[in-house]
Amino acid sequence: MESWSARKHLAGQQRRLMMDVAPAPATSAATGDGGGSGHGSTSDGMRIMVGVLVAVIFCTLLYCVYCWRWRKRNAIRRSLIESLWPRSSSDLPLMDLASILAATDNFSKANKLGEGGFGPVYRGVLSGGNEIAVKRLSARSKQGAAEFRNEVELIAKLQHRNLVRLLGWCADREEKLLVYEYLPNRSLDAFIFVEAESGYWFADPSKSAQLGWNARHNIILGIARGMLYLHEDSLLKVVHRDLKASNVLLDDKMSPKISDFGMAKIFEDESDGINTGRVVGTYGYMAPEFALEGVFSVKSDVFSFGVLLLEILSGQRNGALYLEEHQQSLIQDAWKLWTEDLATEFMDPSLGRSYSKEEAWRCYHVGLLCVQDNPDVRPTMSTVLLMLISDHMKLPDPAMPPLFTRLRKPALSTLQLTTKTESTLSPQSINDVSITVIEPR
Ligand SMILES: Nc1ncnc2c1ncn2[C@@H]1O[C@H](COP(=O)(O)OP(=O)(O)OP(=O)(O)O)[C@@H](O)[C@H]1O
Repeated sequence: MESWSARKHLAGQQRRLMMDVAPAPATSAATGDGGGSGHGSTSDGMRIMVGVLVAVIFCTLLYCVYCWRWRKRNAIRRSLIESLWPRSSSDLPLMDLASILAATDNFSKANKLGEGGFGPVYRGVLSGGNEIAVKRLSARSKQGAAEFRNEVELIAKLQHRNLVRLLGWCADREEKLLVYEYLPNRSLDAFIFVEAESGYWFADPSKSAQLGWNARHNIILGIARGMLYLHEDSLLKVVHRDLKASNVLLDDKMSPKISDFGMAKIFEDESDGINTGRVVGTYGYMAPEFALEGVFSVKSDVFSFGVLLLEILSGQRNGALYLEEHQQSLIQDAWKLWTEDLATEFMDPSLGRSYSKEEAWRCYHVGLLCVQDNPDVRPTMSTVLLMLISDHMKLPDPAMPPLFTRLRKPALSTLQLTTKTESTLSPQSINDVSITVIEPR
């Protein structure tokens, strides 16, 4: 009985042993390796493969997201540039860069005419022999593509013999160019005053002597006609906002042409001024309501015209708005001499005695009417022209021009001006300046 149960137990153990051995893989059986270690290395390999696959999928996804975002960003940038630039369907011809480069001798130094808020200006000659002036938007420009576009779109729609003609434009990769008719006598400021090293402005007798009374009178009338066209006679009603001596160019016959429409605005409502909350333009020419409150209207252009007129008569530049207590601006001098009946002392000495006093005093009188403090009592440009050309029209008495005193030094960064002192600010245009702190006395 015992041996039978012992045999049965032995047989059971053998069967269990055989069952344990049976599932072992053939290779392990052949090599004699343990089955457990072979199974472990296969699953490690699998895990590595899965890991690599996941990493590849993750990287691909990351790359796709990056590409999508890059394309989206580029599309936004492209549409921004397109929105800032006139389309080829604009009224103005699109000129190719190669012909402008050839005309200006690759923007050579010798052809450089000067530099303004947009950037440098070059003289050029097209293959047909026509002379051009090319404004090249500089990367450092304080004024941007929006002002360039404004200039193209506005001036292309305006045509008057006293406005400078824009012949075409070019936007090729980094280059943004405006092509104008070339005006050989350049800008009026060079004839009436020069900048000394100190930053102050003086009349250059040799230059101003070239500008006799008749030439000055014609220039005053031409500017008035150009401004009247902008304000009242053109299809668009335009406020220039940056009228000054360097923005009046002179052709070969010394006829004036108003330029620089980068800051100009189309004006819909005649009655009220527009408050932009920002100041653009040039100190010394800005109407007080514009400089102090950012309110512009045709009457702020009339103020600038008055300043310019007084500068042409006197051969002196109007000081900046920020004056030290002891300083007098040109318009204050003009007022003082007028009230003291000393008009002759105000006139540019280089004119000598050879000018028509009647015409000159009329201009002087109109100039003072234009620079009155209250915009409502300043005449419109149509009245200005009428007053200038009629020799029997009775002119109203002018009120005192605005006086300013400095309350606080404006931050230079805010004014976007660099090297000049306050009282001798450069007449360069400023754009997008926040409202300044000046108070009428
Ligand atoms: N069409 C042109 N023909 C001849 N010279 C020109 C012409 N346009 C500009 N210039 C010259 O280039 C100079 C720079 O002109 P630009 O209009 O860029 O600047 P600005 O009027 O001096 O200053 P801002 O841009 O601040 O108003 C002018 O002073 C003028 O001498």
